[in-house]
Amino acid sequence: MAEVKVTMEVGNDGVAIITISNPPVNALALPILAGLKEKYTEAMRRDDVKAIVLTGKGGRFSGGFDINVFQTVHKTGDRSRLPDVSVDLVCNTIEDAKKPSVAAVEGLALGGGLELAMGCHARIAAPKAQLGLPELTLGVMPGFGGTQRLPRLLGLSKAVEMMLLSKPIMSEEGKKLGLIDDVVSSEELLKVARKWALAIAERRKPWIRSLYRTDKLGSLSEARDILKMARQQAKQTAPNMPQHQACLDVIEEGIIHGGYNGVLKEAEDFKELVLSDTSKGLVHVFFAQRTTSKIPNVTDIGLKPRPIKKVAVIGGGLMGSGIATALILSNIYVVLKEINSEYLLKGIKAIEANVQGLITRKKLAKDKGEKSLTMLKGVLDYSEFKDVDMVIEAVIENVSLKQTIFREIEKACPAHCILASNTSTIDLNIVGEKTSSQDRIVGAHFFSPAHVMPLLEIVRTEKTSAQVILDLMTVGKTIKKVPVVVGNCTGFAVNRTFFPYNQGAHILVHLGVDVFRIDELISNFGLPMGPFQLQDLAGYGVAMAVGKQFATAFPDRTFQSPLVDLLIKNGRNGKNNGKGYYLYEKGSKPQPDFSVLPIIEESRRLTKIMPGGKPLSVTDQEIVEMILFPVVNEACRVLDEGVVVRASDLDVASVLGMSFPSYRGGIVFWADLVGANHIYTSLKKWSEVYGNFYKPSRFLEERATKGIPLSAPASTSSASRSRL
Ligand SMILES: C[C@H](O)CC(=O)SCCNC(=O)CCNC(=O)[C@H](O)C(C)(C)COP(=O)(O)OP(=O)(O)OC[C@H]1O[C@@H](n2cnc3c(N)ncnc32)[C@H](O)[C@@H]1OP(=O)(O)O
Repeated sequence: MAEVKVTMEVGNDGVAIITISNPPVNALALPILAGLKEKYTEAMRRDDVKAIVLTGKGGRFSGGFDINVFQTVHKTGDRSRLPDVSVDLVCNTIEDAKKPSVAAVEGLALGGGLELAMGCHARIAAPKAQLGLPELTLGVMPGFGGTQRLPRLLGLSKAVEMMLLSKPIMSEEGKKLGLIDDVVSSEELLKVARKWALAIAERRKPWIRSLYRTDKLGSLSEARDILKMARQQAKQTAPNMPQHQACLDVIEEGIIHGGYNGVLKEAEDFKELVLSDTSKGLVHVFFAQRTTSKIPNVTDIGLKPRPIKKVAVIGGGLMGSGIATALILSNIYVVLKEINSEYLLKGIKAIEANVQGLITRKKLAKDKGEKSLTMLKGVLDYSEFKDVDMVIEAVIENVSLKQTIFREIEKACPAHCILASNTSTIDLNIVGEKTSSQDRIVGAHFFSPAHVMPLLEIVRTEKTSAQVILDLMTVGKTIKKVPVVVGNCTGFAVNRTFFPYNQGAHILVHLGVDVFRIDELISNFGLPMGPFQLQDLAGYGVAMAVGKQFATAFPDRTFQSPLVDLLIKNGRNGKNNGKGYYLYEKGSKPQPDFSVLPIIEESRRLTKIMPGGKPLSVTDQEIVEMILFPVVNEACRVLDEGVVVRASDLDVASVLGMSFPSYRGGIVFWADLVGANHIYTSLKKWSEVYGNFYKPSRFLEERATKGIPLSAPASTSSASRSRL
């Protein structure tokens, strides 16, 4: 294991090079921070040191404070584990030192890394180094003086934007804006930084302590206007998170009472935020997302991913065209197959529109978009399949059609070719039943729109080979998805876990609760929209088809709601025809359509589930719980059956596949914060009144009664059995 250390080398020119070494990102772990203090103290003491260059080993300056320390604080609740870096190291030891420091930045300087660099008296960077303060994405704010120094170096407006949006800039832009003093090649970086440091020591260049600058802050009233606007924006974009407003308060403190007072308030408020539930959730998701790439018996057995250069996509509909778009955007050659030239042309046009949409939204450079389209070829037969490395079938959900296709591609493709299906509901064992290539068959379940949504569920059967899983994981990462490996069951991990989400909402409506109240409460909870608006958006056909699949798979806990059928009969088709629970008009936000209420009444009359015929009287909190606790209950079954490798994979999948709020840490993490016992007792109570849909699962019952967190590994619970 590489050593975690800080080294110092003093050259004949009197410049000490202090180097941070903690691969892979030079995170500022506690020993690194102690090492920096030690080396700086030594550099100040030594007469042969005139100036200092601070840098990072291995082409990266630093990825910031060690996020593992946050996790330790979250587990122990002990904030004293957070070191005093801001005042002791950055202000007193680096910025106020009697010898100047220059940061030599390569690769990236993020969070605490950039904050150290800003404590230096100048910054020289290599081209394309990434500079940013992404702390808000971890539920905290910059805590090593960044809230004060960034506005003083860049101007308030840009600094606020970078912090609130956690948006990094490149060194070239940094130079234009004043954050970086010079951009030089990697080879020259240390040489130029040394000279710069000496020039400061000899007063040939200015000795600037950025905390004390005010020239870029503008007038107090201008600053107040910028902060006011930022506060309003943050209220809308991050309503349930405390760190945005806290960060703006701290910036304001520094503007009114001076940078040093800002630093003091920052240090205090930073520690408060570390213990917030928001930070717990976001830090959990940070690590959980990286853990998804560790699959026992796949990624730890010495296999190497095989190159996937050419992929065939079968079906140019919504999913197929989205998948093909994602592939070509990452320079993977795609053969798109359709059954006739009309459908093929439609598919190609859809891909072109996807690419154009990204260009229009400035998510993709025009030349890159145009180049990606040259990676696409449309075909009507299998002749191009002879040298493909992978096929992704994305045709309609029809078992016999899929079986035929798999039999055909088994013949048309080379023996190494991965045979993947994008099915979201059909058992993969059945899809591949008529082939003798079960080890090459795997699910590649994308979420719509596939070129935008970040999750890729990789569905393995008992026979899928480790090599195939590894290859698909690698392709997933290449096309910038987060692959989560799951087992083969109806709905896989995400749709299976969230099937009670819709069901719960429909039960509540039939118990007399208002649809729009439900939607509002769920979006206040943090999902992008409520279940009824989502149904409008996804289309009622999807709701009906998926509903049937789950009703067949889990008849004991399915509520047969007649509502969608009634809506269709009344000429409503959701967003598709502009009329659903909401009214959709071009250019305006969806508006609740109260003329839907008589249809809902009719549906209630048909089901007659209100106890005593009276509408249910419930609190807002109960509504959210009656929708989300059944989801937790299903998540428990998914964990119990070993559909996911670990609970945190389901957290990541829920965040990336269902847009469950990341600041709540994902579905299982959130459930553990709420408490398994409360969830269990609530479900039990409701199941006695409203039936089986709410009945707690065996896994939930056992964990709640024994006081074991739902996220604890399977071995913790005697009830658990693994399928994977
Ligand atoms: C007081 C201060 O203001 C507070 C802070 O500084 S908070 C930290 C602020 N910094 C950040 O948020 C940056 C977080 N890191 C990242 O965004 C990305 O890791 C990166 C852009 C630096 C590198 O990305 P990439 O090359 O894709 O590598 P990635 O897989 O993410 O990370 C590599 C490993 O480094 C770890 N790592 C990355 N940044 C880390 C950090 N700041 N602390 C601890 N570990 C870190 C990852 O967990 C991962 O570990 P693993 O291999 O065991 O899973």
